[in-house]
Amino acid sequence: MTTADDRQAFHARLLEIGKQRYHDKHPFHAMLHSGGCTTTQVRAWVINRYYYQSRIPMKDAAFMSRCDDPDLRRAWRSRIEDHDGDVEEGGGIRRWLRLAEAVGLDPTYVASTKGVLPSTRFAVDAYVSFVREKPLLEAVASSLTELFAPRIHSERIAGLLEHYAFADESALAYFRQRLAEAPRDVEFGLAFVLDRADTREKQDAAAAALAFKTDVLWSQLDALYSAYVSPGRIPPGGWDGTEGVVREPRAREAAE
Ligand SMILES: O=C(O)c1cc(C(=O)O)c2c(n1)C(=O)C(=O)c1cc(C(=O)O)[nH]c1-2
Repeated sequence: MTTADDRQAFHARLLEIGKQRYHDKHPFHAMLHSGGCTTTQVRAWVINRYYYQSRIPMKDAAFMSRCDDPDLRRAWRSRIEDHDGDVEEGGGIRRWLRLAEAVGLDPTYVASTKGVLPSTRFAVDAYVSFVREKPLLEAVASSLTELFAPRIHSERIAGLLEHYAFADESALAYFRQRLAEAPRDVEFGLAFVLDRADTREKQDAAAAALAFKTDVLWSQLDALYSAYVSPGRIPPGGWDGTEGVVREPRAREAAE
């Protein structure tokens, strides 16, 4: 059994992993949030990040398929609802496609996931497999990067609004909504992990799961950087900078 001190030290250890390894430290984010990305780079981010978004509810469904505790399934299922929404309104996935439209991409092209970089696919698919296969404690721990997400979402809303004409409330609705959803998810996930990781071995496994997830996020930005920033080497199958482009990014005047 763990003591209160031990629980606190474990919590601090998890936070330290975010401090050292979360993808807010990646240079691509600094470029994006400070207005340093070209239209092509923003579009590449929207196309590739869609793949992550689209797989999140699939990994949550994989998680739920393994829970024999109805209380746990009940607590978890809102994650799927957040992303898939209902028929009329849609959820996070549809909000992400509004961002795609705002940057001049055909949402059908983005939703096809054609042009997603191979490394993005590998990283995201590895996350889904991890959650499908690992013990539930590690599966939940891997979602705890969301502890660090609200800050990056707030910075992104402010940075994109300031620096890019396409950015308005409709285009950024995805992030606004996550600010309300993520803290609820993470409160549950964190309590679950702190409660269940009651041996040193389990704490190590949970910390490793969180570190693995930071790798999943970091790898996606490395893939983008290598293909569209430097050295600018787009791998076979990666978006060529033109496919799916249907118009200029929306101008702010037109959106108002
Ligand atoms: O923009 C981001 O940096 C970011 C990061 C993360 C994350 O830390 O995993 C998520 C999200 N966004 C997000 O929007 C989201 O819905 C989400 C779900 C999950 C998860 O692991 O279940 N992470 C994240």
